[in-house]
Formats: sequence, structure tokens, C-alpha cells
Amino acid sequence: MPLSTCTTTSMVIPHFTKNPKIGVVGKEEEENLSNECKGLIHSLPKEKGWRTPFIYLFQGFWCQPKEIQAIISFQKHFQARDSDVILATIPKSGTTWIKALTFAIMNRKRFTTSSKNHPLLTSNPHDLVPFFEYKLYANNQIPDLSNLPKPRLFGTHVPFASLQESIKSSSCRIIYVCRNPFDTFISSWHYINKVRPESLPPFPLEEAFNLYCKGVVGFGPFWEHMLGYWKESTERPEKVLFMKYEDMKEDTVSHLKMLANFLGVPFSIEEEEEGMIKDIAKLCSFENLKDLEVNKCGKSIKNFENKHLFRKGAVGDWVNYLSPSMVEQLSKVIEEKLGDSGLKFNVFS
Ligand SMILES: Nc1ncnc2c1ncn2[C@@H]1O[C@H](COP(=O)(O)OS(=O)(=O)O)[C@@H](OP(=O)(O)O)[C@H]1O
Repeated sequence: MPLSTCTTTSMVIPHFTKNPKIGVVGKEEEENLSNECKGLIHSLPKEKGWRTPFIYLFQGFWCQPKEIQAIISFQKHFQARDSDVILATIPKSGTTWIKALTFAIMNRKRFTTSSKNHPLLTSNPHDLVPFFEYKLYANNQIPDLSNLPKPRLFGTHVPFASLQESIKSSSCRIIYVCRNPFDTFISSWHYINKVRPESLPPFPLEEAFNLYCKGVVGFGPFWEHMLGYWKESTERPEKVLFMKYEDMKEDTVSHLKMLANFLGVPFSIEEEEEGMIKDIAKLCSFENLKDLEVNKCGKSIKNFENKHLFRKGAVGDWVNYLSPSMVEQLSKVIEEKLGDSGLKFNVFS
């Protein structure tokens, strides 16, 4: 589709209403929720949401009502297979990228990087590697995943502790991508302001920052999300591969090799000599994906435009937004929560 025909999609504007029992709630928040889920949500601790009126503390992490319903369904119905691959992240830490890279590695025999038919040229990575909570189990669906070809690739933002039990007990593999909290915060803040309903004013940076430092962000606290997968990757390195966005940016080729080895499909010497690893890195690069028509105009997740998934794709952009006192505050949180874990970040480009 030529750029000029790319239509602007309208935002869904929620209706806010006064409910005597629970205060101001967005009607949109409760649409399509089962009575059981509504009851549960009303019993959970809540805080101001970044995009929706409230965000709720469910199984120790913060999320929105629709996500909670989908996650409960995922926990009830999903059955992992040993050959499955699960791509896990907290939002805005490299999800789209790791989905593209893993899809390209796993399907490199079917689709060469030079193929005009490569699915990454016409589909957003979120369509090729579906989320449990936004796609497969969203909107009261219980999908039949039994006929999907092996290996099945799935994505999730759900913390390790809340993954469906068979994911933890089977031999399926998990890849976790972690991004430094400074850039993840800035990326989340920009994104939320792009997708917030037009009826709401922009979300002030300071307000978002204070919530983030308290752990109140989708699927957060961020430190608990990271620690859950970090701990598992140190105890079971054959089960969980822990990768860092900044390191992947610095040396994508080495990380592609690491990924392929972990997935049990190492690159051969011939593939390396042919330049295949570099070609995959290029195909999945921010610069390449961002300019594809599907990523400029499409929508992969209901109500969210793909173009907002591609902003700067850089390390260290936070320096343009955070004041010295904010840097001090977030550094303290990171030190306090992650200091003993051995998990460290490279925060500058
Ligand atoms: N291919 C590729 N390479 C490197 N970086 C990339 C890529 N694709 C997306 N991005 C950047 O990742 C940020 C979006 O994060 P996620 O993909 O995790 O978003 S989401 O959770 O799936 O909504 C967002 O980061 P910021 O630019 O800092 O906002 C994107 O620009």
C-alpha cells in the first residue's frame, strides 16, 4: 500500500461512569468480562492506570481487567509441548524484535532472508508470534492450538511465577529479553501517550515516573518481572535464556548465534559463510521493520497501531527526558531491588 493511502485509524474512546460501589470506572474496562472476573477484579488492590482508569494487582503483578481475564483462561487451558518456544518480556523491552529474530531463525529453511515472500515483510512480528494474553486467550476465546506446526512460538508479558504450570514443568524453552529500566520507562511513557484515549489528557512524565518507581506499571513491578526470569535462567540455563536488549543492539550477530544454539538449531559454518546471520539481523533490524508498509499502517493487536511499536529503537534515549533527581531516584530503586541479584545494565549507547 503506498504511504499516501495509509488511513489514520480512530482511537476507541471509553465511556467513564460513576459506579457507587467502585468509584469511577471505564465501561470499556468491564466490557466482555465474565461476572466471575468482575467479582475478582473488584476484590483486588488497585492503583491509577497509565492508559485505563485503574490497574489491578493480580497474582502479585499489575494489569488491566481484560488482561486478567485472558491470563486466567491461559492458565486454565494452555498445554505446553516440549518443542514450544515462549518469548517473554515486560512491555517495551524488545518484544517485537525478539519475535522477529526468533521467527526468522526458526523458519530460515522455509523462508530465506532474500525471499520476496518472507512473512516478516508483510506481517508484524506480533502476528507471527501471538501473545497468549492479547491474542490467543483474549476476548473469551479458547483456541485450539493442537494443529499448529512444531515448534510453536508464543509471546507473553506474564511473569514467570504466573506462567501456565506445563510451561514450567515441560522441556519447552523460554527466551527472556530484558531492557534497562531507564529506557523501558521512557519507551512505555511515549507509547502510552500514543495509545491513550483522545478523551484523556497526555500522561505527565512525572506521574508515570512515580508510578514506575513504585512498581505500578503493566506486568510490574519491573524488578520482580526481571528477577523471576533471571533466577530461573541461572538455575536452569537450558530452560531459560536471559538476553539483554542493550547487548543485542551492540552485537546482534553473536546474540543470533546464541539464540540459535539455545533453540537447538545452530547456524552451520556454510550458513555463517553465506552471510545468513547478518542477513537475519538486517531483516529484523529496527530500521528495516519500521519502514515496512505493514508496520506503518497495520494493526496487530486490537486497537493498537503497529507504527507505535517502532519509535527510536535506541539505547540511552532516557538522557533526553529524565532530570538528575529522577535518575538518582530510579538508580536507588534498581540498586535496592536488584543490587544483590547480579543483574546489571548498560544504560548508555
Ligand atoms: N527491530 C527492533 N530492534 C530494536 N528495537 C526495536 C525493534 N522494534 C521495536 N523496537 C523498539 O522496542 C520498543 C518497543 O518495545 P516492545 O517491542 O517490547 O513493545 S511491546 O511490548 O511489544 O508493545 C520501542 O523502543 P523505543 O524506541 O525506545 O520506544 C521500539 O522502538
